[in-house]
Parts: sequence; structure tokens; C-alpha cells
Amino acid sequence: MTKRINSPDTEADIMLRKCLDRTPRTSFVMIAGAGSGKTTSLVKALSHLVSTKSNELRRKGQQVACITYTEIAAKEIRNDVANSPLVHVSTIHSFLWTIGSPFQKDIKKWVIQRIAEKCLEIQEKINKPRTRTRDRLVLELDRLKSQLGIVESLHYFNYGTGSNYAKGILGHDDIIKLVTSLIEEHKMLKAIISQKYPYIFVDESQDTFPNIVSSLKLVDHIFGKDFCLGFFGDPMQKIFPTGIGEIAIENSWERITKPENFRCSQRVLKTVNAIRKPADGLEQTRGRFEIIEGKEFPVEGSSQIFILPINDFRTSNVKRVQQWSTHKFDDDSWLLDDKIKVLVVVHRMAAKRLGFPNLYSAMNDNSPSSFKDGLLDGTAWPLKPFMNFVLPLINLHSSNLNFEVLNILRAQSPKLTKNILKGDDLRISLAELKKGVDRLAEMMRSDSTATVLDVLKIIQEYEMTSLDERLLDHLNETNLVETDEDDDENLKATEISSMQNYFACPANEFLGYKKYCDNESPFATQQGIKGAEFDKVITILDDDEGTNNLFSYDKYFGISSLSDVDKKNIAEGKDNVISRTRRLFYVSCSRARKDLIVIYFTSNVPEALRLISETGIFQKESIFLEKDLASIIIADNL
Ligand SMILES: Nc1ncnc2c1ncn2[C@@H]1O[C@H](COP(=O)(O)OP(=O)(O)OP(=O)(O)O)[C@@H](O)[C@H]1O
Repeated sequence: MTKRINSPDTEADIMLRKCLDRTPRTSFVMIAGAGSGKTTSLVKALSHLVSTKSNELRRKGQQVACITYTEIAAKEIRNDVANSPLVHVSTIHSFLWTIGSPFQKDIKKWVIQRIAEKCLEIQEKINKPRTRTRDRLVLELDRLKSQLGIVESLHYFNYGTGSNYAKGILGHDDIIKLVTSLIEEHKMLKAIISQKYPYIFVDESQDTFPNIVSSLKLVDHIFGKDFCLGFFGDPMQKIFPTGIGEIAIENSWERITKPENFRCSQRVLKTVNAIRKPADGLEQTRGRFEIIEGKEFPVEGSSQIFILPINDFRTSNVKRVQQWSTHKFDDDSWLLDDKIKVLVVVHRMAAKRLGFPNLYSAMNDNSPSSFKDGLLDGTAWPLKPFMNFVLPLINLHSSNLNFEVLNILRAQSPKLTKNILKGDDLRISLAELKKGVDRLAEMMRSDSTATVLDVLKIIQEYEMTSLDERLLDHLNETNLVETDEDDDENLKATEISSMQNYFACPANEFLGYKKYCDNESPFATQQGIKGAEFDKVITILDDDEGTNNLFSYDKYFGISSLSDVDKKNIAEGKDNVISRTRRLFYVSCSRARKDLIVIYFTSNVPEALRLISETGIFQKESIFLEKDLASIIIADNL
């Protein structure tokens, strides 16, 4: 059994077990702060159901469903419940596809309707008297209309990274829209869900799409007697704009809270509580304890901030702070990559050190916001052929795992999926694909000069995986329709220039980028480390390095003034730059089990010092400046 299961029971765990034992079944929301053990309670609840309901679940062919935010989190939970076949742990997209994919006729109807909606939107644009791009829009309309004909003839739709209707592939966004609408419309699907998965738990529920919550609530509404929906979350940890935040609790539901924080040392907990205070006033208790010679002691830990100027020495100043910490704490592990976690908002600093500066610039600088956001976790659509195909493929290829290489090709290559090949045809196709794999491996070597475009062309030439339609449009320079002049921002033009920069990037920059996304470097994003924890955390706050206007530490601390839009959002009680940044800061600081160092780069150090001293987030003696690093000398090219 794992550590999580062995954690002592809290009142919340006992309350949750009682809730799960109740007939008729009762849905619930567990809402509690960072490090309070929500995921631990979830794992214990799964284990309780496996031990108390296994006969019933087996007899009825049922499973307990557990939806996690990432595949990494899903793996951890599967491990925690010893891979019990009675527990179905998956990410939301894969769960929805498991539910929706048998309804192929309805899926086809939905896709046809979706294309028709898109046609209508384009037709409306064509009808506008000021449309400059009528000719291109007409072409786009023709293309969509011809897709309609192809889709009519398709018999099977599959789930992929990006939608390609003509090839029968539905991407992430479409899966969410499609399956939630199927659940909403079909009572039979609601019945099937409640019969197959009588318990559905959702972890990190604050970042779940609202339409997923509402469609699951519909299942509960009709079949609630035999169905239990459980959400585990913390609205203060909502990171993504698409997340629901707080889940409204229905009348018959149970609300379970947890007052403790089991993760953070005493010092870090004080910081975390002070960050949260202006939001909802929640003050967590307890903090981390350790057992020494059979006795429990609170872990004191540390929490400090360095306020440093924005200059050319930021990267080396981070190193200096690490060096300073080794002296201060008499602990060399501050210099070891695998002992610390450095959390950044945007990654230029990480990108430079890990060898993907061009990829970073192409996807971040003057690019559409979906590219910038998707760069943070590897989900931007242009990156997907590399993240989901090229990198796993060359990794297996370099380890001579030919069978696994073949499995990827079997699953992804249209050469193998669109026709059932046998005998010589199959042999010829496989030999061709092998050539393609060898060429890709060559192009991705660290000494190769191949560009992203070169790699994509090879994928296309050898039909190794199906490429997203948007990507194909840029590759083939087709359908690059520009938006109307009366649009606020010429999004398509921005996308076109970003894609040109992206195509010109050295393809092997993806090697460093992958390390970054897989958390194999000390760097991670403040957005990407939900649910995780580390002994030593360095959080870097630097608006100057980022162009993501969702967050601003200068605005949060009061160094720069708020825009009219910010003021309007605040006045109207809407989510705003201050509340978003506070949540990001809260999530990143609350990852530290023992020691936390915040490094804040700002253009106005004296003012930042004054304002931060007033917040009470850090003790006065824990606030440091550049002069405190004076004795630390390291090479500036680090
Ligand atoms: N009852 C408990 N007793 C002691 N330690 C616990 C208990 N519950 C959880 N922990 C420990 O506290 C830490 C945080 O737990 P967990 O990750 O489950 O919290 P969480 O609420 O899901 O966190 P977050 O929302 O910040 O991601 C883990 O190290 C876990 O082992």
C-alpha cells in the first residue's frame, strides 16, 4: 500500500466514508485549501469503495470513475489504488470519449451540424458589405461544403489531438462539446453513465469546464438515487480561464471541508495563508510535521523573498540566490537540479538554459494567445505532431524498441489505419514508413540543422501521422483567410507570422522543450505544477520576461497601475488580473514542503520593498535585496 493510503484519517475522511456508505447515494463537494489532502482523501475514498463494494461492482460490471487533470496525475492515482480494475482513472477527454464513442451515428450528425454552423458563420462574413477577403472566404466555404460530403460517407470517427473532420478525427475541444451535448440530449446516455459508473469523482474540479459539470449534474439529477458525483477542488487554485472555479452545491449534496495543511512547513504556511487572506480569508492550520525518534515535530522550514532589479543578469542572479542559500542553510542541495524546483510564469529564462529559445520566441512573441498558453504545457496545436508523435517515436527508435515504434505507426499512420493492408501491400507500406522513421531520427539529432518545416514535410511525405487541418493549411499555404479589417486584432495575420517563425525553428529544440514539459528539468511553470509538491521551491516573478497579460505580479504588488479594463473587471466583481495573479502565486508558493524562495524581478526595487513589507506575506527579516548577494560571485554567463 502506498503512503497516501497510509496517511492518518482526518475528520473529512471519516465524513466522506459515511457519505459513500449512504443509501440512497449522496453526491458531495470536498472543498479545501492547498496541501489539505484532497487527493489523499480521494484515493482513500476509492480504496474504501473497492473494499466495501467490490462484489456489487463486479456483479453489475461497474467501475468507479476518477477524472484527473493530467495523465501524470492519473498514473499516480492508479498506482495508489494498486491498479484495481474496479477503478477507471483517466483524464477528462479520454473519459468523455469512452462514454461517447459508441454513439457513432450521433457523432456523425453532430459533426455535420458543426460544419454547417461554421459555413453559416463564414456566409455571414461574406454578406458583410465591408468584407475585403470575400474571395478567400468563398474558397473556405467551398472547402467546408466539400467536407460535408466526405463526412457523410464516413463510418467511424476517432479521437485525436486536433480535429480533422474529413479524416474522421475529433480533437480535444470538439470531444468536450460533442460528448457534453450528447449527455444533455440523450436520457439513455445519462442512464448508461450512471449504470456503468455509479461513482464519478473529479479531482482539481476548479479547473473543470462548466459544461462538463452541468452535464454530470444532469445525470445526478435524474439518477441520483443510485449515483454519486464527487468533486474535489479549491476555487483559489483555479488557474485556467476556462475552469469553473467554485462548484455550486445542490440541495441534497454534502459539503466536506478540511481545515489543515499537511504539506507546507510552518514558515511556508504563514506565507501561503497571508497570500490567501484578501481572497477568502481561509487560514489553514497545522502545517507539516516530521517524526523524529518516534515523536512528531512541526517542520519549521523557511520562506524568503529576494527583490532584484530587471537587468541583464537575471539568470546569473538566480544562480547567486541558489549559492547564497547553500551558505545560509549550509545545504548544497540548493545547487542540485534534482533537489529544487524553479517555478516561472513564462519560460524565456528556462527556454534559454534548456536550449529552445527560438521555439519559445516563435510561439510566444506576438503570437495568438492560444499559442502562448499552449506553449506552457505543450498543448498548442502546432506543437502536437512533435509532442504526440515525433518525440515518442524517436525516443523508442533510439532505444531500438521496434515493436513499440510499430504500435505508434499502427495507431497513427493513415497508411495503416485507413486501409486494412495485407501481404505485400503491408510489407511495402511498413518499409516506406521505416524509411520515414529513420529520416526523422536523423533530423532530430542534436547536431542536425533540420527545421520544424523539414520534419513536418517528411511526416506528410511518408503519411506517418495525420496532421491537424490548421497545420496543413499553413504547410500547404491554403485557406489562410485573414480576418476582416473591422476585427480588433488581425488574428489570422498573427497566426501566419508565428507559424512562419515556428516552421523555421531548429527541430531539435524540441528535445529541450520536451524535458521541460516532462518536468525533467528543475524548471516548471507556475501554471503546470498543480497537485505537485517539492521540498525546495524557487518561484520567479518576472513580468518583463512574459507577454502573458492574464497575470501581472507588478500589478498584484501595486508597482504598476491597473488598466481601465482591469479597473472595470474589479468594479464589476469579475475575475481580474489581481485575483488571477494571486491564485497563481498561491498555487506556486503552496507547492513547497519545506523551503520557499521567491525571486521578484522588478523595475522599481525601493517601491516593491515598501509595498511587499506592508503585505505581511514575508517576515521583514526574510526580505533580501541585491546587496545581500554582493559577496556571491559567479560567472555571468551561467
Ligand atoms: N491525513 C494526513 N496526514 C498526514 N499527511 C497527509 C494527510 N493527508 C495528506 N497528507 C500529505 O499532505 C500532502 C498534500 O496532500 P494532497 O496532495 O493530497 O493535498 P491536496 O489537497 O490534493 O493538495 P493541492 O490542492 O495543493 O494540490 C501530501 O504530502 C500528503 O502525503
